[in-house]
Amino acid sequence: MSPTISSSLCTVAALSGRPGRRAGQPGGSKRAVAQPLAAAAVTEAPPAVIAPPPRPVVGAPRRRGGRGVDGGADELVAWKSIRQERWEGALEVEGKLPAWLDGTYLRNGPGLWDLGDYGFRHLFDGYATLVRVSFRDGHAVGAHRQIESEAYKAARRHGKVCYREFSEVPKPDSFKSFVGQLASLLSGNSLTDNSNTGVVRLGDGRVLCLTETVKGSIVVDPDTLDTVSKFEYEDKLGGLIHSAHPIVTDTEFWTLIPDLIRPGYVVARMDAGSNERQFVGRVDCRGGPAPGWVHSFPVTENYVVVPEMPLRYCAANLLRAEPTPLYKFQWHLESGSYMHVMCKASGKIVASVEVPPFVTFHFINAYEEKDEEGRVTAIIADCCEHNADTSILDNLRLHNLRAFTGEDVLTDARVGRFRIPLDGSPFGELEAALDPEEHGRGMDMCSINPAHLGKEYRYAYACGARRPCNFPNTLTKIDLVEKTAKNWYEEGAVPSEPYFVARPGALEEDDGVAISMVSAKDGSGYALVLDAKTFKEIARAKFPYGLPYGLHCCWVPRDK
Ligand SMILES: CC1=C[C@H](O/C=C(C)\C=C\C2=C(C)CCCC2(C)C)OC1=O
Ligand SMILES: CC(/C=C/C=O)=C\C=C\O
Ligand SMILES: [Fe+2]
Repeated sequence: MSPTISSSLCTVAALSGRPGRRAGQPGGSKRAVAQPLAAAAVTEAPPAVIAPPPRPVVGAPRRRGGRGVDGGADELVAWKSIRQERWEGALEVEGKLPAWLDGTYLRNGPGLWDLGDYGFRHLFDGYATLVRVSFRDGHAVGAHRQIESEAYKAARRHGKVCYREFSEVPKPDSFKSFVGQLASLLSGNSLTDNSNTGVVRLGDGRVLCLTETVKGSIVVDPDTLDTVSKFEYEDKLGGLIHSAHPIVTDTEFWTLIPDLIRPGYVVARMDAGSNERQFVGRVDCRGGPAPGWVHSFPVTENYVVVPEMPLRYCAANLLRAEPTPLYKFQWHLESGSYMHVMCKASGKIVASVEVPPFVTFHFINAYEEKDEEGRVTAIIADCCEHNADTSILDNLRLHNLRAFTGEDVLTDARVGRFRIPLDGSPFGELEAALDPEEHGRGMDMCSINPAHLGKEYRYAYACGARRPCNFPNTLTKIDLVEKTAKNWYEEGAVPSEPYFVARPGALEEDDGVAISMVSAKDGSGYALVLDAKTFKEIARAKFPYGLPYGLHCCWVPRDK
């Protein structure tokens, strides 16, 4: 069996919706520090002071669909485009930052949703904005910068969308260019490299920004936020898309590569310091006609868990110029939902069970359940589960995010806990790990103490909800043993993923801080530092302007 997933045109079958043949079943920088600017300056009118000199703002973005095109101070800027390519400066700290907090918090996300007069439609379409907050000796320096992907540079050069984003498709100027576009879609050339989703620190110290496309893997400098280079995978595995969230440890990197031709997933691993993914094994889908979307997946110490959800990639939708209600996906309830478990060492599938339908972007963690003799009896895998309701994708349209009227429209979510038996039973379980009311029935953008990756754990940090709302608006610390949550809330604010950073030498799982970037109701923004134990604020480092919402984060300790 070839481990290679072609990244060129044999993918016609997959992309044109022709069902593929199904194989057998389961088987120290030099920057000047700028003075703080007036509130909301960088998200609003470009200010005069900036270091280093900016390049022109992309197409002088106007906020189509935003409230008050150029007004901004005094109102939330979470869903408004960043107006300046970069900024850096000392942040004013309120409270007391822990002296041990020594390193850089990085956050990636789509921060620019306008090109000239044209406004993007979906949160996930925006061009990537990296945010940095470096902590040392109780002080904080902040910065942001656009990632210089080919997609971003081309958009800036031509003033229009040039690559296929999550929901945006370049408009063909003529039939000829449409044909050309079709060909380049099939070869992957027209897919975006706008790495607006995750940011990870690899075991060898390189910092990588990621998205759903393989070509959207970009190395950045965590200090200057410079775009360093494309991350080239030096192997023959191919694949145009992968899980936007690899599992990264100090020694390795695990990824899933969906195979749209012969529906399935390739599981691959890469050693720290290498650019070569190695084929570990393959999971054939049990449902069809295409693999389920794998934005993320969990691992345990010995196993990789491969989810197959009924929200499946859809080749026909990929070809459409206008977004469909489910974008590049389709809901195939009839084809079932499955969880597969692969042994990391052998690549063999040790369980493949049918589970109740589910919709998730993010797995939280997984671990092995053992009996008294220490034998592994089941895999427990937790995720942020949107009650098997795909309307969460619609919730994240910018129009909806910008139009909060006080109505409670956010889809309910819970900590979905899968139990996957390893005794050959055909079914797995999926239940809420705690009463979702504990976190306001909002649940996404999670982190854990990384020392518990793949192991039993007690605490998860995430965004939750205080109803009514149209987007997760709290930070929540979930205690999976007590089945309770502690919540942080500030009226009108939009906090992003709370990222757990352990105190050096910590022995307890929640000894550390949770860091989040908050877009406040008055147009300002700050990095919030919560004591992870009490979930109370210890300090906030205030940006002199409000930043757009962002997605995922990582921590780069200073001495690494
Ligand atoms: C966040 C976030 C960003 C994001 O998606 C971005 C892209 C470019 C997705 C592209 C695609 C798919 C999701 C499906 C298959 C086709 C393709 C166009 C590559 O998703 C997020 O969650
Ligand atoms: C921001 C998000 C979901 C929020 C819903 O509650 C998902 C991001 C995916 O990467
Ligand atoms: Fe994500």
